[in-house]
Amino acid sequence: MDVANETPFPYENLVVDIPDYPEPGVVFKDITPLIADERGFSACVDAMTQHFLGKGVTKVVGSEARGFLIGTPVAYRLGAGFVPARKPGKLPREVYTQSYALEYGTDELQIHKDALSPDDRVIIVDDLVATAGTALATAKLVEQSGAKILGFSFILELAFLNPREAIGKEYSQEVYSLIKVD
Ligand SMILES: O=P(O)(O)OC[C@H]1O[C@H](OP(=O)(O)OP(=O)(O)O)[C@H](O)[C@@H]1O
Ligand SMILES: Nc1ncnc2[nH]cnc12
Repeated sequence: MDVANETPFPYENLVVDIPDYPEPGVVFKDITPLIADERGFSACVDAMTQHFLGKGVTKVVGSEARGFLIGTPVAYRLGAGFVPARKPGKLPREVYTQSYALEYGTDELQIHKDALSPDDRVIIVDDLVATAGTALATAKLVEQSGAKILGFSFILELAFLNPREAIGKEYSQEVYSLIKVD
């Protein structure tokens, strides 16, 4: 399940470190310069997609909010649909709900119950994986709908927080990341 970028991603410098944000000791990885750069954004979407081309992906699931920014072009590129996993109270119809742990406290994500069917083959996409709490909550929502998870794809992986270990405890599917931060 271990899949990382085989070739260096030439736009790594467009992910900018913001020290001590949102709190002291945290380095925030700002992807907005990368997605604002026309060549960088397109190279990023192509690279994240390349790995799953031809694998029969029918739906991409991305979590609010940055997962929408990267998940929708990935879905378009794969010829798949996009399903948003949203914060509570945002989706208007019947939903599945999944709680997940944050560093302090808990949060929830929801998807529409009829957004996925057991015939769907899904990848879970986000800009960044840190503890993997968000990705695992999203995966649980996909499972509740009976759809099959083919893998996970991220721009950035904070490897020092061991997200692959966390995902690997529950899923054997491929985890792809474009940039690894040790
Ligand atoms: O692996 P984790 O520890 O769960 O962290 C990763 C998540 O954190 C960020 O989202 P955030 O919750 O900050 O929301 P945002 O997309 O609205 O900025 C990021 O976009 C991932 O979804
Ligand atoms: N260090 C970080 N930078 C940007 N987004 C994040 N989400 C969780 N941890 C993050």
